[in-house]
Amino acid sequence: MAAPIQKGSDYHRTFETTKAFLEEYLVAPEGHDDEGDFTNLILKEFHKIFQSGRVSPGSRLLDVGSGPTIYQLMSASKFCTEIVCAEYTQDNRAEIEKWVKEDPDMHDWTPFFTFVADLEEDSSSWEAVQSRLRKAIKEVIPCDVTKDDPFAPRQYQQFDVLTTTLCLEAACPDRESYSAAVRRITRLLKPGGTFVLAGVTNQTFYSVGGYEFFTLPIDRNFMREVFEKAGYVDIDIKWFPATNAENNSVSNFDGIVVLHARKADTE
Ligand SMILES: C[S@@+](CC[C@H](N)C(=O)[O-])C[C@H]1O[C@@H](n2cnc3c(N)ncnc32)[C@H](O)[C@@H]1O
Repeated sequence: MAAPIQKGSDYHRTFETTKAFLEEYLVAPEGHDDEGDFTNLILKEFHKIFQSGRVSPGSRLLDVGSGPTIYQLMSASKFCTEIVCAEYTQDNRAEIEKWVKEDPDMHDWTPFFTFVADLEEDSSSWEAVQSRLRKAIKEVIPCDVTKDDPFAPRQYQQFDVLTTTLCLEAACPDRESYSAAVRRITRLLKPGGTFVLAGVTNQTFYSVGGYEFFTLPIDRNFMREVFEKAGYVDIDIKWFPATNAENNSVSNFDGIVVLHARKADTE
């Protein structure tokens, strides 16, 4: 019998999926063969967003639902010199910590750093991008976006930038919970601060290490409504149709969304 679909606290139990996630999806910027263009597309869009001048040098950034990954922070680290990674599972947090400490068992992100350094024509080398990110990550902390205070017991001053990639639709069981999660994490963003998100649309599952994980199917219209209600302005949503949907056996998104928005100046 197939394993039941994994959701909620199952993320804590499926220990072996941390490594499997990295090995199946994050060996190279192209991502999993089945998914077509994926991580490379997010890297390019995040590069454009951070190069656009909307984030000032020396900014503080909170990444929500980091997983075991750091690709989503590579372009940001050019401007954000203080980064906090917040993640639900201990195994995923340990994976980021291993990378920060240069543990011999860490994941190899070299192809991603090379990709981002090539996008940044002014960067001296991929090693320079790597060392600036390593220096910028100050903390890796637990979080649960379904809780009223997702980062308790930690308290922070509001951040200049919030990022989140492929987390909210995986973490939230329904649309109300998704909206509430956006409102909750928005409390940690300064008025005028920038929210940057990558997500998938109309996905119901993705598989890792032989397990299928739940995903809340959402679309661009719903996301715009959620961000408007949470007090954002200048909401920019780009949608890219899936490039290999008919051959994809590991997930079933119909497109990728990259969103950025500004929190209104008055709360
Ligand atoms: C598909 S992974 C995305 C990881 C990473 N951000 C990326 O871009 O590859 C979904 C992540 O959401 C996290 N997650 C699941 N439930 C959560 C919750 N209640 N609060 C915060 N994060 C959660 C999982 O632990 C996992 O790291």
